[in-house]
Amino acid sequence: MPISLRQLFCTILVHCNAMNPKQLFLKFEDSLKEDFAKRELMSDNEARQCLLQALKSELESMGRKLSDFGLHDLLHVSTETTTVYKEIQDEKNIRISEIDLQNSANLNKEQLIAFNDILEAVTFEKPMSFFIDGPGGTGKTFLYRSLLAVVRSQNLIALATATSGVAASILPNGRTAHSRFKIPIDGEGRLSCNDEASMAKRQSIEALDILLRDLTEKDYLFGGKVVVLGGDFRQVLPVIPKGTKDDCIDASLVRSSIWSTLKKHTLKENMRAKQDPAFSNFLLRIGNGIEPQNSKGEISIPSSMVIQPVPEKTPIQQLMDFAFPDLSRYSTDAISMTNSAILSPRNDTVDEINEELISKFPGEQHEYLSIDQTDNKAHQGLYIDFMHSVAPPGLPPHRLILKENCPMTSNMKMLKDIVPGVPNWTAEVMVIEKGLPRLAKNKRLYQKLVFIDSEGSKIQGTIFQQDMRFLKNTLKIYHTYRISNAIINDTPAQHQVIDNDHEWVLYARTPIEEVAVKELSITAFKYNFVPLADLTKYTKSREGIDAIFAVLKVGAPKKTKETWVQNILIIDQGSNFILIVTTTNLAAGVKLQTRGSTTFIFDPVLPEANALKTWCMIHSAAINKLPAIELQQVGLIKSLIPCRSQIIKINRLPTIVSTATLSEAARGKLGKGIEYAVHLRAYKYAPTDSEFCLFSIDTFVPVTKIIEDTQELHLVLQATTAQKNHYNKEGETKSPATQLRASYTAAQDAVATKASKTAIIEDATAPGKNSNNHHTSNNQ
Ligand SMILES: Nc1ncnc2c1ncn2[C@@H]1O[C@H](COP(=O)(O)OP(=O)(O)OP(=O)(O)O)[C@@H](O)[C@H]1O
Repeated sequence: MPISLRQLFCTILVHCNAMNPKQLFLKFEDSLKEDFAKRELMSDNEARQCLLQALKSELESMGRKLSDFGLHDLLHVSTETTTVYKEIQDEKNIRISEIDLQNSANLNKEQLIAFNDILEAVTFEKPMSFFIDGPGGTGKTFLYRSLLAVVRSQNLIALATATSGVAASILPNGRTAHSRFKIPIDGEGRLSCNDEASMAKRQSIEALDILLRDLTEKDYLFGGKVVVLGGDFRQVLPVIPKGTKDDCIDASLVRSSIWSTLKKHTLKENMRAKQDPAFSNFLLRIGNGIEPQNSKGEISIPSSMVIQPVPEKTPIQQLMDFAFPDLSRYSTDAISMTNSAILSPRNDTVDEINEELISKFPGEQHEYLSIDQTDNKAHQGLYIDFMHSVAPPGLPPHRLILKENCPMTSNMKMLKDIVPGVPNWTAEVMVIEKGLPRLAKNKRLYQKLVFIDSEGSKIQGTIFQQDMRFLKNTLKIYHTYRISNAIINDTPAQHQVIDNDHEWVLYARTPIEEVAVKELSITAFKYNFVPLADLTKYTKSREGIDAIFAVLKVGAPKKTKETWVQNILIIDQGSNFILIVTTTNLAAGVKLQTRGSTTFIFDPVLPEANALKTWCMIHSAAINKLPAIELQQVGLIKSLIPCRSQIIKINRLPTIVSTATLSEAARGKLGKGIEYAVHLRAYKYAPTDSEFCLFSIDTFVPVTKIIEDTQELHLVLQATTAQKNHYNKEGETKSPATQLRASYTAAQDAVATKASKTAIIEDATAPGKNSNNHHTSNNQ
């Protein structure tokens, strides 16, 4: 409906001479962008930008522009430019496989001729496109991989695409053509390798040609870009549902006008079947249609490739005996079983063979039956048999038979191998970040998570409002889960928390199963602990950091116009009450910015935290005497806290530290270790039973000196002006002086209670103070 409305709106603009197009736009904007506004996580402004982009395209198709109707000033071109830039940047950031690069030196003669020809076209920007023809196993993919690696190593953009998700997953950073060509292709995009083009409908390749001509504004084939199409017409032609053989041939690339303009390279040497030339030649003859046929169009399979029938066994039984002569051996050596396989063109034959093999496999049989239910209980009897017979991809059959050590097809995938659009996968991942629920601009709650697999690849996940309740106790931080077939979406740039274009959307119905393994079993997960003093080095980093620090003092939570804020004084290398396990975006200066997925763990059970814990315990009396930090002024922060009752009292935390003892090493470290105190503004707290909490560090103050004895703790803070730029950038109203006022107030409190020998916290920028009095080191 909004699409039709947009068409109508543009028709009115173009043909009806509207008096005030902008007013008309504003009046009906909500209806025009209704579909965009409903999209997850889309803000009002983002929805408006999408709407304007849609109107722009529609108007352009009518030969008009947004500016003709005074609507252009509402469109923020910068967002678009950033996205384009990001896509290009992502392409340039693709890690090049060393092996692929080296393989360019291992190409066989035919591959080398094609490689040199294509590379020459790329290097000299010749408007040429190629087709690599070769039967299965002749090294087409090997050639594309080498080409992609070499072109990418020259810092040029080389796109890897394929017609199907499975084919795309074979190429490094491959995507389906459909998803790939949503991205803009600028002048730096030099090469595009498209695998399995023999399976693509010619219309889609023709559309690519038109698109590229249009984008580059050049009237060459594919706009002058070097496009390498490849495939094997002897394998699978485009699939036309219910189509005849002629329909399939007619839809294939050979029937396109493009075909004759492609430069062909043929690969003949079968690299896969080098050990068995008789078989590969036989395959080639069949593929080329030159194997002799009988009057019915049948070919004879050489007797050396056929198992001779014996009367007492069915052919399938014989085949099973041939492929798996000793099943009992495999129960102790599963690897050797995976070296043999029986292939069948039909799934029902596969099921039949599997059932037979499992029954023969030694060991006790375990049978599992699915429980299928209709939504409407009255229909249960009617559909139960039907539901038992359905075996959708990704779900086990109704009757699952298992035996110990009996191999099963696993759809377990590593994160890097999961391709959007290809279902039927399971990944074993650990939750390493889990943010608190946040409120999107469209007033919908969402929650961000980050998962890691055993290779260290990460993917972010989102749970939306309606599913949070169901998944509340399911996905716990540092627990490991098997997750299957989650919906994979492109992640809008503004919501990306890690370097991955995709994210999972997890629903209540997403299959998630906890794996009963020890915590942190995924060894690839490595903390990236960073001393607070080194935070500035990470200000532009997209990857996260982890930090361990102690909360020394927490101010009372205060309600501002928009949110709750609270000042917290922390130190690191001294003691620890809180571990931040966070991948934080560090903005200019030294502000830690939390994200939806930022996670804070209290009292972590980690060796790295032990020294800090013991120090806190020893000094807890002194820490407790630290003066209160009062909040003086807060900036504007969007409200994220649903209600006040959710605020946790952080200042109860010191009681957590109770049992550790102070080691000599820790004591020595602590003597000189304290370098920074950080004034945290925590703008949202978890409920008391929650395991995480989010903060934003506001002011970052070097501790120039620490004076400690059994009774006292003196922290001497030196103010820094490093925050100025950052605050201005954020559009907040604070000046550096006000940022530090919390510390200053604390200092004043300290002075007021000096007689009782509590801590001294001094602000060097405060009037009448001189930081050098206490200065022992300056870490800035
Ligand atoms: N020049 C080469 N040197 C060593 N190994 C090679 C070479 N070319 C290909 N191979 C190997 O031969 C096998 C088949 O190659 P590849 O998968 O690239 O063939 P293909 O033509 O893409 O096959 P298909 O059409 O079945 O997808 C692979 O294991 C590949 O690593």
